[in-house]
Amino acid sequence: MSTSNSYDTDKVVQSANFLKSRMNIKPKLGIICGSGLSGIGEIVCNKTIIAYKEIPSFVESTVPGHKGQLVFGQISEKDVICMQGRFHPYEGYEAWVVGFPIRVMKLLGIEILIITNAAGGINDSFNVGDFMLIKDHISFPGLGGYTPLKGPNDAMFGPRFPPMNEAYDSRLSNLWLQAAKDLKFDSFMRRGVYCNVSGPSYETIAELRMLSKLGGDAVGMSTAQEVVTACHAGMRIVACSLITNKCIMEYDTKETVSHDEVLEVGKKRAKDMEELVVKFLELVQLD
Ligand SMILES: O=P(O)(O)O[C@H]1O[C@H](CO)[C@@H](O)[C@H]1O
Ligand code: HPA
Repeated sequence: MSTSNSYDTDKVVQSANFLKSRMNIKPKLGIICGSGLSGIGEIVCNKTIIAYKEIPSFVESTVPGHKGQLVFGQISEKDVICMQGRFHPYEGYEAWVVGFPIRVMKLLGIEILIITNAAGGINDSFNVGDFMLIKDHISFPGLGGYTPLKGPNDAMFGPRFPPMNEAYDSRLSNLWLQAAKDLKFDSFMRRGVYCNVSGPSYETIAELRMLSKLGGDAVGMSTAQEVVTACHAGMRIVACSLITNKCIMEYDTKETVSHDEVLEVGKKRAKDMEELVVKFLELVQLD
C-alpha cells in the first residue's frame, strides 16, 4: 500500500529500470551537487546525461544553481552517478519526493553517497569559503514530522525504525579528511553539525542564536531528507558543506544574505570541492 504522502515502490522500480536501460555502467558511488557546486558533474568522464524531466516520476529542479539532470560516467576511474541538482522541501515537494532519487540510486546499486551543499556558517570561527565535513545533523523539519520515511515502511529498503547515530560514516569521513590533508586543504577543512531548516526564507537572528546554542555549526535547507532515506536503505554517507556566507547573528548591521551570494561563493570554491571529490574517490576502496 502507498499513499501520495509516501513512497510508491512500483514507481521507484520503474524509474530505476528506465535508467538501467540507458546506462552501460554499474556505479556503486553516488554524488549530489549542492547549490553552485554542479561543476562536480562537469568533471565526470565519458558522460551520459539524462534530464530529470525524461525520468519517470522525477520532478523538476526549480532552484537556480541546480541543473536538473543525472550524469553517469567516471571520476578517478570509478563509475559514478551524479545528481546535478537536488529537490528541496521549500519547492513544494513532499519529503518522500525529495528522497525519491536516493531510493532509485539504491536500486541502481549505489552503496556510497557523497552529498554536498551550500550552507551558512553559524560557528563564529568559520570563514566564507571553508568546507565543513558534516559529522551529524539536526533536522527541524524531520523532528516536526516532515520525514521521507512517513507512511508504510517498505522492508525491501530498510527497517521501520532505522538508527541514525551512524548516519555519517566514520570511515568515509576519515577518508574525506585524509583527502583534504593530501591536498593541503587542512586550513579550511572544518567539521561540524549541519542544521536543516525548511527555508526558503533565511533565518532570523533569534533563530540563528538558538541554532548556535543547540550545537549547530552551519545551516541549510537540504540534505537531511536525503541522508535519512540513504541511511534507512543502508547506504554509507559522507557529506560536506561549503560555507557560502557567515550567518548574521547581530542586530543593526548592513550585512545581508542572498542566493546570488551563495552561488557566487560556490563558483569561486567549486574547483577545490571538485579536487576533493576526485582525491576522495582515488582513496575510496569499493568491496
Ligand atoms: O543545500 P543546497 O541545495 O546546496 O542549497 C542551499 O542554498 C539555498 C539557499 O541559498 C538553499 O537551497 C540551501 O539549502
Ligand atoms: N541559511 C540557510 N541556507 C543556506 C544559507 C543560510 O545562511 N546559506 C546557504 N544556504
